[in-house]
Amino acid sequence: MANAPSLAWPAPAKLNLFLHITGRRADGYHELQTLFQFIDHCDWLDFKPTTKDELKLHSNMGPVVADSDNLILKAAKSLKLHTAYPGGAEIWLDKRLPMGGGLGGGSSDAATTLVALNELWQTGLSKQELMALGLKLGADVPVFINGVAAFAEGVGEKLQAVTVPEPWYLVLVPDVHVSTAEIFQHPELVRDTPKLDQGSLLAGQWHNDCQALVQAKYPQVANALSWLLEYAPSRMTGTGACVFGEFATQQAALEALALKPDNLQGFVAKGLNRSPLELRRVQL
Ligand SMILES: C[C@](O)(CO)[C@H](O)COP(=O)(O)OP(=O)(O)OC[C@H]1O[C@@H](n2ccc(N)nc2=O)[C@H](O)[C@@H]1O
Ligand SMILES: Nc1ncnc2c1ncn2[C@@H]1O[C@H](COP(=O)(O)OP(=O)(O)OP(=O)(O)O)[C@@H](O)[C@H]1O
Repeated sequence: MANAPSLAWPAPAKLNLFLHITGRRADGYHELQTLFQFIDHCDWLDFKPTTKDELKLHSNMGPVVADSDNLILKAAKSLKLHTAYPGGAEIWLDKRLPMGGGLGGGSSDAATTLVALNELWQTGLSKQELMALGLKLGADVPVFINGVAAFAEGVGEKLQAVTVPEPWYLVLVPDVHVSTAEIFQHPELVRDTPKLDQGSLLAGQWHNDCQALVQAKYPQVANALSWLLEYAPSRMTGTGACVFGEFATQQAALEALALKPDNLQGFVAKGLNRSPLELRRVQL
């Protein structure tokens, strides 16, 4: 597919600007305090409602994810079941975000699917209802439906909108897949960071509690981060593997990108407090 978005609906990536793990619930899920911001680097989707009781996905993703596991089809199915919608949809995906990178691409695809089909099928769910449905698909789905940068608690679903600086980021994509479930199950994961109030967290030093463990397990992540730290304040997003450095200008981020070793993939993107999905809604 071409470089310019040919499809109508964006599914942006997110960064966890900080990620603190403050405890573990009885069901195994972890209590977090995290700061989500979007970037203008997106998967793109399109949807055609059909009268047939069938959901069909066309994508450039290859066979890496079976249809039965694809969060897009899971999201469409959950909306269809929840609202007893009789028809279906044909869906197109232009996958551009790296998978398993901590950028939340799968969750974002699910969120965009829920928002788009709710509009196109005219199923009339509120944003809150869509967020509750989305949470059943993944802890990161609600923030993508909400569409504004947020301080999050709980498992990532209790959101408070925030306005933070919107720098340019150089995102590096180490050549390794980090499983979120594996990192959250690891015995050496830090799980006891003290809970703090939002003001102290925003004003304090930002860090990611998963970073030390992921760096120790995956030299590719450690190497990418140590390279990036030469140019900018840098951290890991989510449970990795992607790392990001903050730059004041696009030019500075592009200059660093031009110097990166050939064996590292990377891209430059703008931090956004309103997601491209939310901006599309407002502009229409
Ligand atoms: C690491 C983050 O990306 C930070 O934004 C998210 O917390 C992960 O969100 P996600 O990928 O949507 O996660 P899910 O698909 O819900 O869960 C994947 C796996 O991660 C673990 N998990 C996830 C979120 C959380 N707060 N605690 C967990 O322990 C669970 O073992 C789960 O089986
Ligand atoms: N549409 C989809 N796009 C990407 N991954 C999907 C999709 N549907 C299902 N998946 C599965 O979800 C896994 C996680 O994908 P995703 O790209 O969201 O990872 P991530 O960026 O690490 O997310 P997070 O930060 O939420 O942990 C993939 O490895 C894949 O098996």
